Order: sequence, then C-alpha cells, then structure tokens
Amino acid sequence: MTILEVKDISQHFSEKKVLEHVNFTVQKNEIVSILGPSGAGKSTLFNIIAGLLQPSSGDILLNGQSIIKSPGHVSYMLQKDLLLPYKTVGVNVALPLILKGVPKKEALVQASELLDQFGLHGISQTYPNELSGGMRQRVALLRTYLFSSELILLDEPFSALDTFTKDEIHEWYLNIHRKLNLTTIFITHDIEEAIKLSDRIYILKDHVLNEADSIVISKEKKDLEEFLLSTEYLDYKRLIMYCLNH
Ligand SMILES: Nc1ncnc2c1ncn2[C@@H]1O[C@H](COP(=O)(O)OP(=O)(O)OP(=O)(O)O)[C@@H](O)[C@H]1O
Repeated sequence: MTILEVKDISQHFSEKKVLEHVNFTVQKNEIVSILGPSGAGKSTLFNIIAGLLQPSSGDILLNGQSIIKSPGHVSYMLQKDLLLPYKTVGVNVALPLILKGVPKKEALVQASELLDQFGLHGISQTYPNELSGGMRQRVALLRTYLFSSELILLDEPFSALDTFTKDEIHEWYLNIHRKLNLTTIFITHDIEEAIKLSDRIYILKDHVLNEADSIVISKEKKDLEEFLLSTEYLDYKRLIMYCLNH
C-alpha cells in the first residue's frame, strides 16, 4: 500500500536548479533510504515532504491527500537530537503527547512504557546530558515516533555516532521499526548503513531521482552479521558505488 507519492517535484532557488522532476513512492512499512552526494538536494527534498518548503512545482501526496506547505503530517528528525536539556528524558519523550493534549501524568506513563519496551529502562527521571550519544538518539527517535506514527523522516540520524554505537542502534531501529509498524525515509551518506537498513534505496544525483532507478535490497534481515559478510552485500555496495559515480 502506497503511503507517500512524490510527484514530479522540482525546486529552484532563483537561478539555481536543485531538484528536477523527482518522482517516487514509499510503501507502508518500508524503510527507504535516499543516498546522494553532498549538496544534491536531499535536505531540500525532506523540507518539501515535511511541508516546510513550497516546491517550485509538483505535489506530495500522503495517503492520497496533498500535504504541500502543510507541516505536521509527518515526523521529522534531524541529525542533532534537539532534546530539551532542562527537561527530564520522560518529559522529552512525552512532549508530542502533551502537545496533542494528553494530560501530562498520562503522557509520562506512556513515555515511560515506551522507553521500557525498547530497552531504555529507568532513565525517565534522568536528564539528556547524563546520557551517551547513542542513548540520546534513541530517546529522540522514540519522541519522533510519538509525533506521528504514519511516516518518519530521518535526516542522517546516526552520522555523529561511532561505528560500534551505530551498529547497535541500527539493530535497535530495525527492531522498533518492525514492532511499531513504522514507515521510514532515511537520508544518509553512508552506503553500508543504507544497505543494512533499507528495503529500497533511491539515489539522488544531478537533481534527479526516479522510482524506476530504485535499488531493491532483498535480504533476510534475520542474521544481519551474516548478511554483511556475504558476497550479495558486496554486490549491492558495488552497484550503488557505480550508480553514484556514473
Ligand atoms: N533556501 C535556500 N536558498 C538557496 N539555496 C539553497 C537553499 N536551501 C538549499 N539551497 C542549496 O540547495 C543545494 C542543496 O542543498 P541541500 O541541503 O538540500 O543538499 P543535501 O543533499 O542535503 O546536502 P548535504 O548532504 O551536504 O546535507 C545546495 O547547493 C544549497 O546551497
């Protein structure tokens, strides 16, 4: 089932052409990555999907309804976690519920349950600066989920983390994605991360991105470690590097 349709989006800033006839879809429960060189227009595309930027032309449909220049329909998380430092982790996670009008006490109970469910026991009463980078990102991801569960946009959420923490958080995210039935679009520069996490990869290059050029990653995600050592994985990597360079 198609959740998101990006229809013929073009974006020019004065004379500068950034996106030109971008067309793709995202299906329910997919993880889709958008890979592309620096300055290709990935964040611009996310800002358009998030309703923060009006494109020069084209349309964005969420479940068939246009969401052009209409923020609040999708959840959007940037590289920096933007947790409120003077609020506890529990309040930070509960914030979307409180903003939706859920009474604070009830919101805190729900936030605490969500933290417990996803391996973050006993940190509700702590403050963000008491947590490691990886833990902060997990807290921020759970908060992003509570903003709206339909579609989550993640702009390089793991790029500041070290390899070891990244590996752990990838496994963790795949788990919550599955359990919470999420649909996610990732922006990343990291080819390995894209192969590991995605069902499909789109490459944004020379202002263009087309549904027909998506790379489908068919893998048994049951054993991620085995997959990362397989020739199949290397073949995907080679293919993506070729697409980025030609
Ligand atoms: N508001 C704006 N006005 C003018 N130019 C802009 C504006 N926003 C983005 N750009 C330009 O559009 C191009 C694409 O920027 P964007 O941030 O979308 O790329 P990106 O692929 O996300 O890059 P990176 O991977 O480095 O974050 C850049 O050349 C940038 O300078």
